[in-house]
Amino acid sequence: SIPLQHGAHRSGNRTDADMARWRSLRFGQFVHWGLYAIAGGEWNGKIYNGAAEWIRSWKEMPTAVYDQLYKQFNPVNYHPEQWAQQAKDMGAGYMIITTKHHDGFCLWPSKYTRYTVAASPYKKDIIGPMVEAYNKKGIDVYLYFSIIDWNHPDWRTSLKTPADSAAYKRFKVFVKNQLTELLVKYPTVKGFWFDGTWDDSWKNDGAFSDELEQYLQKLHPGLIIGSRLRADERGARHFDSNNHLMGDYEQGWERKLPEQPADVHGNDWEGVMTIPENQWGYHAHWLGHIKSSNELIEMLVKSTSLGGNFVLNFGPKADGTFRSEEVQRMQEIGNWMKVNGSAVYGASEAGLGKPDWGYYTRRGDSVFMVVFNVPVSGNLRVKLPAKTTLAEASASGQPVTPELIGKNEYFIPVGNAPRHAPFVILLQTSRAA
Ligand SMILES: C[C@@H]1N[C@@H](C#Cc2ccccc2)[C@H](O)[C@@H]1O
Repeated sequence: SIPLQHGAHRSGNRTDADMARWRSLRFGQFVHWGLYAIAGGEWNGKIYNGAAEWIRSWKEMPTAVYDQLYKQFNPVNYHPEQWAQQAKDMGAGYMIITTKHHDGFCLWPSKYTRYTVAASPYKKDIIGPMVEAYNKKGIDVYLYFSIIDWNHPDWRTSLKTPADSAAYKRFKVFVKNQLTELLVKYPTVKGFWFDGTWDDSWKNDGAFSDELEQYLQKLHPGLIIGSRLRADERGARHFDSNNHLMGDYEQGWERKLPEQPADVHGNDWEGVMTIPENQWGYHAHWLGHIKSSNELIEMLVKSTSLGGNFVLNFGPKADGTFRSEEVQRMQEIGNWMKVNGSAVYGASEAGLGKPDWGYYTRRGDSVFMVVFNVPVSGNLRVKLPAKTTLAEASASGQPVTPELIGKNEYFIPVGNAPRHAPFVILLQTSRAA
């Protein structure tokens, strides 16, 4: 293997209580909110076809115009306790909020830049009340932080001259100061969700990203940071040059999910997902496919069945309210989770393969069959490992009678289970010593 100073410092998953809690929560809410919500994916009567939070990079919208939007930021309908309640009702165990996206606008009154909510008509801190409201509902908060900062004069995509290097050196101090400020101001947060770390300027300084991660962990023991923050000293990201995962979980699953256990190599991982094809911030015109609640529930269950977390994104409007499609999905998913959440919370892969009727998840000796595709036979085929016996089966608390069709192989009748929504059958198993 290649000798590395700034590669992975741990092999295998974290085994501490903070990481065990993160793993048990399984389902998170992502919120992308910022000045881009004012533009809402359009400007000057034209619709931006890219992701709404990237509209500043759209050639049709002058950056000078975008950079004045902060003078309109005044979310009069922002009620964090309502945000937290609807997230609780959806069944989210944690939330990730954009403290600063690529445009550099800070939703907290940072003392290291003037480009913050303090300079907007709203004036007040957005992040503090949000952390408090979500924590009060028992929801953990993680802070999204973009290393890319289009507003900061010392940000560089790449370092071409000594002046670039001097500027970027100042920028890295600024980044460390802001991250320290966030941990000091909001000490109950559980971790950072870093983004915007793909540029050469960052990628070519693996030592800094390694030292920064260790500094943050020391400042806030137990902090959870995904694989997107760091590069090793050869510029490798997520996995170091010896293919070992850096950070506390694999954070590369953005708008895509693994298909099989081999895709995640036994590592903790998290998938983040948008309801439309590719919109994180608020866009007035959702084009393309908009995922239904059943599609999103299947992604959540698929993630649990592959031992990972699933985080669903929402993009509030400039005034602080959520669009109806998003409210509808929070309610529909929440209704399903209230009945079936036990197959997700604290559950993980079952090691029983991928059945054609849906997904297995497992928590201890409880095996959950989450059914999305009822076979025309009306029987769900289940094959248990040699040393596992099936004690009983139930659906919504009602006993179900399995039919033994072979060695450790059963047909589970679906009976009059609903056909319009996914449902869960619980198998209580016992494993011979
Ligand atoms: C979590 C998501 N990461 C950000 C991105 C991106 C991106 C940038 C370039 C090419 C492909 C994807 C999105 O703006 C959103 O914050």
